[in-house]
Amino acid sequence: MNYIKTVDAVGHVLCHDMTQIIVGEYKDARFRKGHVVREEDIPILLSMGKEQLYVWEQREGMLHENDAAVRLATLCGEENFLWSDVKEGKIELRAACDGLFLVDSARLRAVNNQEQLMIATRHGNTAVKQGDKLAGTRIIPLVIEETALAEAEAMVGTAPLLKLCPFVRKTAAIVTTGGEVKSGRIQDTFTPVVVKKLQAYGIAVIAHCYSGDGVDNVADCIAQMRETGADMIICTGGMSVDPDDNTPGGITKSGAKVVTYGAPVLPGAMFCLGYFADNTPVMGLPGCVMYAGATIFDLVLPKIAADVKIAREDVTGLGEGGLCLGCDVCHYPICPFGKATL
Ligand SMILES: Nc1nc2c(c(=O)[nH]1)N[C@H]1C(S)=C(S)[C@@H](COP(=O)(O)OP(=O)(O)OC[C@H]3O[C@@H](n4cnc5c(N)ncnc54)[C@H](O)[C@@H]3O)O[C@H]1N2
Ligand code: MOO
Repeated sequence: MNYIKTVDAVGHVLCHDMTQIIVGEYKDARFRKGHVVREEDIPILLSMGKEQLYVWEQREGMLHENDAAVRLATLCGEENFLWSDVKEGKIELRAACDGLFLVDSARLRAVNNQEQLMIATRHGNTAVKQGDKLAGTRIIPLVIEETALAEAEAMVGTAPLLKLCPFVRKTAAIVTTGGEVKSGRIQDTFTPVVVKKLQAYGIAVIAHCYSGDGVDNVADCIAQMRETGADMIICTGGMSVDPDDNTPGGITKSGAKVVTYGAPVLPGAMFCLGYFADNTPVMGLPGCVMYAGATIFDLVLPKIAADVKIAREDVTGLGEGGLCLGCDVCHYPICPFGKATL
């Protein structure tokens, strides 16, 4: 920090806010910390009684906070993000479309482990709407060695730290299992719940069948639903331990490669997920999805809709935070449920 004559300050960076008070007219910071002094500012600063100023020395190899913020935002990414203007050394990123927000947690940690700079984001693996705030970034001092940014850039490489994948899977077919539902002895109250959850992602149900019980019946119905060309297949019920719970067997028999049967999530422990060779996902939803507020289905659906393939580790990593606290009023997704840091 240097203490220099105001008349020599053009091009230097102010170290603190400069408050101007004109009684009855004006009281605010006339110049903010970080402002780069311009020729036309000099008479104003002098009129405020500032004949000398504390400024950062502008040296070769140093970056102003506004320039550094642009470099950090570039590390976050540009595609599908809206950048704010740089304001007081900060840039905010918002969603340019609805989609699944993804964070490369390991590389974000590595960047934030560098001193004097930061990038903060909302949780990754979450569904966001166009215009939602996603990330903010700034450096800690007013100016920073350019080499610190260069190091962060080298660490990140060419792939951005953040991604926003639009929802592209838009149609679904439902297989409702259970002889009692097929016969009409029990009214189907599961399908309306699933339809509503799908609607939130712009997914339309284009076909629906009642399989009854039995592995072969479930597998046949899945095959029939495959022929509709639906972007995903969803089976409901028949996921637990009763002898007539045949949905996981039906999914396997239908030719899908099963990623998992079982998930460390409550509600939703009996969830099943598989993919066909053409990457069409097929899910088995346990009974809890019909009556619980938020379940495993809410955690996986954004990824399914965005066509981001789910691996077994993605599911097994959900254990920490995978316990719904069952609040009197459900505030999901504004709650810790499913906020694993993978
Ligand atoms: N002994 C055990 N019982 C249960 C276990 C367990 O591990 N051991 N797991 C529990 C958990 S966790 C869940 S979740 C449910 C899983 O249920 P299922 O997916 O197997 O559901 P079903 O047995 O097919 O049905 C349960 C209940 O819901 C009715 N049902 C099913 N589909 C519909 C529908 N489309 N519309 C209306 N009602 C429906 C069905 O008739 C049954 O009454 O299992 C726990 N039990
Ligand atoms: O464990 Mo079940 O699949 O939650 O309610």
